[in-house]
Amino acid sequence: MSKQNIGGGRDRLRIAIQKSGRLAEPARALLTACGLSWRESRDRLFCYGESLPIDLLLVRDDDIPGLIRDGVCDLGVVGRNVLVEQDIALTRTGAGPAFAELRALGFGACRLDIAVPDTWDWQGPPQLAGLRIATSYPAILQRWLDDQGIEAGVVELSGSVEIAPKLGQAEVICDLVSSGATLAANQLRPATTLLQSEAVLAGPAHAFDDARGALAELLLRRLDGVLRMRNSKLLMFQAARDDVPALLPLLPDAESPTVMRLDGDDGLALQALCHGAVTWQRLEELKRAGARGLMVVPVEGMLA
Ligand SMILES: Nc1ncnc2c1ncn2[C@@H]1O[C@H](COP(=O)(O)OP(=O)(O)OP(=O)(O)O)[C@@H](O)[C@H]1O
Ligand SMILES: O=P(O)(O)OC[C@H]1O[C@H](OP(=O)(O)OP(=O)(O)O)[C@H](O)[C@@H]1O
Ligand SMILES: [Mg+2]
Repeated sequence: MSKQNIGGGRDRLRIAIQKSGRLAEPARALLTACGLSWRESRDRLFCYGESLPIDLLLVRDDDIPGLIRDGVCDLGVVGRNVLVEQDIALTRTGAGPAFAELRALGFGACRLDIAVPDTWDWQGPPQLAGLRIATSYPAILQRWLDDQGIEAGVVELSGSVEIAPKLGQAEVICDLVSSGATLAANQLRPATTLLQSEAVLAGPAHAFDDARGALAELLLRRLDGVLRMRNSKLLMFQAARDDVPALLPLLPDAESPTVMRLDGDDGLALQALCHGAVTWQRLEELKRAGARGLMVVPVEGMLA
């Protein structure tokens, strides 16, 4: 695909996302939350940016790092597992870094684990010496084995890795794990983690030197705002004046709370934007410390 035949010149930004699969919908929803919209039909592979000159290319996730490296796309939403795998493989060929993780996006969380038969007594990585390990991530696995100083066989499979021990292709596996249900269904259990993964925004290793630079910066600023808001909650409650010194240390992740005097009452009303998890346990601690009428409110937007 030539750089020119889709989307025109380099004053438009082009983002690759998964066409279908786990990351497709959340990636599109995140970019929509950043104010992007497209003229599109779902089955097409290219969506023309309408609200901003930022276009979408819908592709297989494995192709995204290569599209960025070749300059066909400027940015991409892809699992860290795919990005790191291709980065290691490329670096091995002697090429410099071709792409970079610009932001972690908070969805598509999974881990790349070594898993062993559930009857095994796992005693640590040295136990893998001389065994065969089936995986779709040979570069990450080999790097980890080298770091550990372990010599083991790497059997590369493109999918259904969990079945490899049953088929006699390998003794253990190295694959993505989320709930662990697939491992359990195949009488395997997680032994050790090689990589914690989630969807990331990938971009080139070097900054853009044309109009795309300003567009990428604008998008990253909006993205940071959306990601920050997604984890934020407005916490509102009332308390007696004397209880406030004990309550404030329970809000370490809050931006300086607003404290208001209640009309005709000696009490105070407090509101705090919290950037950490507002759990039941936390609410109960606040209540014990004197908070009344606790209310947790989702935040839809904020302009500092
Ligand atoms: N069980 C899981 N739970 C959460 N995230 C996962 C899980 N499995 C994979 N992922 C993440 O989602 C990404 C995409 O997974 P998916 O199964 O849709 O990929 P795929 O089958 O390779 O798709 P494509 O057709 O685009 O090649 C993975 O690279 C990984 O980052
Ligand atoms: O720990 P779990 O929650 O069971 O998830 C792990 C499974 O999910 C992924 O496969 P997926 O379901 O995407 O199928 P695929 O391998 O055919 O892509 C991954 O390759 C594991 O097999
Ligand atoms: Mg794929």
